Amino acid sequence: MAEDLHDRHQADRLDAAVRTTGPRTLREAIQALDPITAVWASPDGPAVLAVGQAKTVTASGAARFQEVKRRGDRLLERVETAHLPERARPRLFGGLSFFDQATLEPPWTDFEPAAFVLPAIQVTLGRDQTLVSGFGAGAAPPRLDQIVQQLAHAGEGTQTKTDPRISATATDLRADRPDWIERVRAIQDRIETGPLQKAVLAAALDVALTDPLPLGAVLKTLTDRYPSCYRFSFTPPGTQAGDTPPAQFFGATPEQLVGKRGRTVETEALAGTVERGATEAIDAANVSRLQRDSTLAVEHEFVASRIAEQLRETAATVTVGDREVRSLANVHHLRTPIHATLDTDTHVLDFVATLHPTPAVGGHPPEAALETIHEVESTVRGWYAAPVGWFDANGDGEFAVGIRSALARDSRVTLFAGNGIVAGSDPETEYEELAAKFRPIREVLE
Ligand SMILES: C=C(O[C@@H]1C=C(C(=O)O)C=C[C@H]1O)C(=O)O
Repeated sequence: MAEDLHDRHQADRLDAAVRTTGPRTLREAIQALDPITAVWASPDGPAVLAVGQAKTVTASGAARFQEVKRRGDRLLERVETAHLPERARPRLFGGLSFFDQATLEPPWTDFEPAAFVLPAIQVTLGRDQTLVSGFGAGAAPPRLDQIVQQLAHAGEGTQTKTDPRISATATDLRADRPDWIERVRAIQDRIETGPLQKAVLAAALDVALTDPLPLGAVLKTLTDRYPSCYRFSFTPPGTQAGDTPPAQFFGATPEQLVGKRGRTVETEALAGTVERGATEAIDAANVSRLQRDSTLAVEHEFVASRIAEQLRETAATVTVGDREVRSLANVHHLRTPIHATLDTDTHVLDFVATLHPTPAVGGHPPEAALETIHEVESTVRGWYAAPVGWFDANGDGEFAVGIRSALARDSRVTLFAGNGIVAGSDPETEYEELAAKFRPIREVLE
């Protein structure tokens, strides 16, 4: 009965309208439109900003992927899109928790196990123009005109102003080394007795801030240093303009979970890490270790083979590319590109549900790895290492793995990082790697 009523309401149409304005940088747009509901910037691609919420879709438990797909599809069908250019089409932006859970524990209590938002205002930045789409109440002409005005004046008066510096009151931004090493050893003890072969151990750093996080400046810094990464920020559903400051899950992740457009699917295995060296010679030696080390190769192979195997279950063809080195400002990774083509249409969320968690953030075999993480790890993962991204009415979309990330709420920021542990891993080396993975976020706080 309640569901029937719900469905009937779902049949109501949602207005959509679009305006165009001049090009803006991500930082200018964030500063002009703050508070922002979500930010999504693909590697070297256009950024999209969500302002306000026309509608939200939330779900929990193991069925959250399918529930979001079903309710999200129904919602997107209600939007009048015939007159919209493709780039201005409505998308749902959001993410899901790492584990199948009914609710999330602190510090994640503001977030849902799955939450996606249809923005009231969706701003798509481009090199030549900015598209401002409005949905539901956001499609009202005065609202759209106001956003266009705000964007037109973006950057004025702030060009020469420096952003407030964020000063972390915690002086030692490093994870507890003995604690970390003990947990790595606990995983290796389990590997010795089987069936576990790899588990990803994560750690969290909790930092107090003296000023609220300036999102525009933070994402600009992450964009300058990590342009080839997905830069993102999400606020929990129900966040109202004026709530100060809204909680934010943000980061710059190098790892694509899956991208789907029409019948083409792109994904990758990204696992196996060495730090950047302080000098060119050390850096080259590190890369050479990454390419030759058999422990790192084993750790990587669990990921590549499982992703390819899972895709073969639905895709007509799966092509596994050559393994390569992916270099970032803080680390080098082993990467294997994986490409698939479909002969039937499949929703991007079906791939998200199948692939998450890959052995890059879970382990191998999956059940033993997840059980180990539950028992050995002290980190509350929430949305960390879980899918974040968007999907549209065609079931196309793009999802990344929410690593190199942090959760900001009130005047605290919790940073997350993790490493794959296998039989041959050296706990001390893994600790240094962990520190390198905290760097992208740590550096914007220092
Ligand atoms: C889990 C993280 O990174 C993952 C683990 C990696 C590894 O163990 O080498 C590499 C890339 C990511 O898939 C993280 O950065 O928090």
